[in-house]
Amino acid sequence: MAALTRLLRSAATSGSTARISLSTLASEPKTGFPAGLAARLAPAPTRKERDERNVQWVFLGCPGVGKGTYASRLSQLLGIPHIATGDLVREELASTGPLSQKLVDIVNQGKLVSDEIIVELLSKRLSKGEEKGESGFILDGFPRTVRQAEILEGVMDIDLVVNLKLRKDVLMEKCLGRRICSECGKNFNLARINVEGQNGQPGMYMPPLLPPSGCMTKLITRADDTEEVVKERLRIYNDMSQPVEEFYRRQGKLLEFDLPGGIPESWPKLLQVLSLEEHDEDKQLAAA
Ligand SMILES: Nc1ncnc2c1ncn2[C@@H]1O[C@H](COP(=O)(O)OP(=O)(O)O)[C@@H](O)[C@H]1O
Repeated sequence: MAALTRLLRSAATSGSTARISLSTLASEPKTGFPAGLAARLAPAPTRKERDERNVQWVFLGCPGVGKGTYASRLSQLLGIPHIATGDLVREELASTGPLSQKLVDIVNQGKLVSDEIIVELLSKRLSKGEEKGESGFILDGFPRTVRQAEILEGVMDIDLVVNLKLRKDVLMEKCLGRRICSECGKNFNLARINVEGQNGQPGMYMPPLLPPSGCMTKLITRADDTEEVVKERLRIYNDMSQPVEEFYRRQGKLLEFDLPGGIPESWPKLLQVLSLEEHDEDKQLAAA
């Protein structure tokens, strides 16, 4: 088992919040050295170590805000993996393993999966990536509790946390408009948001993100995208995940980004605040 996996798991069960870098993990002795102790002894990554690897970013935001859309576009642009814990949970649900039975009710009621289970799924995904030589990541949907943020802090250095924000009155519509192509797995959104400006408040227009004709007849809706479940997910976000914003705000890592509209309006502005430039070939890739 990869060193990183062991450390994440041991942190999840022991609550260790020590800091360790990926490069230190790679050189960690493989035997006879308790993982928790290794984490406590490891020095924080140096500036040089950080400069030598790809970015390690986190995307936060309410259900329906568009974390997946923007995280996925950025991951293509930067050539780093986009790791969404919601996708890992759905993969597990689609399997016939014993965990799938345990997860189905939790997810379909809009509740959070336990920190231990989610850390286990993330650890497995990260160690697969490590084996393939992946470097850097954009995490989407993790951490969602302060405990998860502390566990992550103990094993990895997060450079930047992007907090995507969208006016509350459109989040529900965005969630209810979500569709997935059952064949290619791509995400779309049928909602057309058109809020008129009122009392000095600007209006907002977000065009739908329509599928190509080949996907149109294969669209499915996530079982947890019903009005009742979305309400519960928004409530849980406020209770459990909003404190994570404060956790990173205190560290000076939080970048607040208010989405001004749909993708055509928001994407260039997001790139601008991240000081990123999009080349023509990346534009074509992101538009595909
Ligand atoms: N970090 C996490 N901690 C606990 N549960 C999670 C986490 N990430 C995903 N889940 C589970 O997977 C479900 C779907 O996650 P996701 O696709 O990220 O949803 P959303 O659209 O609400 O952001 C969540 O409602 C939750 O049950």
